Amino acid sequence: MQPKLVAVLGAGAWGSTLANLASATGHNVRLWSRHLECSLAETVDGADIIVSAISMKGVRSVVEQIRSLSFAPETIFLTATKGLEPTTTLTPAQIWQAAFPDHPIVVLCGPNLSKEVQQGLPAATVVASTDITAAETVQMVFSSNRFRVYTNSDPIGVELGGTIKNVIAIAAGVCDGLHLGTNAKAALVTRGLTEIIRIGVAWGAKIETFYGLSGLGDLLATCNSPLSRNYQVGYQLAQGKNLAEILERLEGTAEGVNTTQVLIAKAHQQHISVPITTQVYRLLQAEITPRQALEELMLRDIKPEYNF
Ligand SMILES: NC(=O)C1=CN([C@@H]2O[C@H](COP(=O)(O)OP(=O)(O)OC[C@H]3O[C@@H](n4cnc5c(N)ncnc54)[C@H](O)[C@@H]3O)[C@@H](O)[C@H]2O)C=CC1
Ligand SMILES: O=C(CO)COP(=O)(O)O
Repeated sequence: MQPKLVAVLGAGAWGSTLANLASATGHNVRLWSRHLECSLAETVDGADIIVSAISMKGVRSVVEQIRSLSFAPETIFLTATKGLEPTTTLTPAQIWQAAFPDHPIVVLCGPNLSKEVQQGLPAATVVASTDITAAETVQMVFSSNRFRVYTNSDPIGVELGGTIKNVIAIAAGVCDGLHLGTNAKAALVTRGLTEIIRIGVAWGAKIETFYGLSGLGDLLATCNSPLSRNYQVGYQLAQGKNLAEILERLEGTAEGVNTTQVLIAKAHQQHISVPITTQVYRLLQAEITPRQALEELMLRDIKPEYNF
């Protein structure tokens, strides 16, 4: 494959890591951050692949800044953000697709704690698009003997798996912070997956996608690692710290905090049952303590085990 020109927008933990991965496989990489001198227009000029690793709160403004520029029709937009836009409830890929309707949009999601990937530890991920040729191009650019990239044709499923698991990761942090044990954690993660599937399928994703790397895979990584910022938020809430204090000291972005709010609003509108997300929401709002959240989950009506 000829070296591609890859423009990475967002030089935070994940953008820098993705830039290093593409550079390590021999591609030409430009990295943009709003804090650096380089202009956004110059960064994306002539790029074959434009990678967005901007946190959710900045996606719309970056899209608006580049939507009037002209791009070759084959330019691929790759989004790696895991979040939902509060005002519209759109996913990042849906925002990029609406701005660039004639371009291939690819989603990258998986169990990819950036610190481990930066250290060169082995990892795998998924690139998903309705344009499978574009997904295969991205696969070629990022694949290496340390980073195994799979393609998938269900972008909404891949994106929602990576996004909604952040809410369950907060709950998992609470579970560990309260020292509730391995049985409790297994129950939480399993019922968390059921909740992710229930929401995801209602929003148009394929059920089987959630059993893959971007669903179960990312859920296991973030619910079990202190490297996960979302897990850290939950863990520290369980230790009695308040949310503002936690977020002020947190290194990077915990998207699950915003995602919880958006999910609650949308799930209520659509009458989707989201018991774990509801308790995470009430905890983040400081309406209940971690122990009360646990009680609420344990004392729900008993029922058959529906797995979606
Ligand atoms: N760090 C990780 O392990 C992984 C993170 N992600 C996702 O990638 C996204 C970014 O995460 P991190 O790099 O960890 O966060 P970060 O906080 O380290 O970096 C966020 C980046 O977004 C930029 N940004 C924020 N608001 C902006 C605005 N209004 N305009 C322009 N740029 C803006 C920041 O300047 C920074 O470059 C998140 O959605 C996260 O869920 C996905 C996989 C792994
Ligand atoms: O999404 C991630 C790993 O796949 C990173 O998780 P956090 O955003 O919780 O750190």
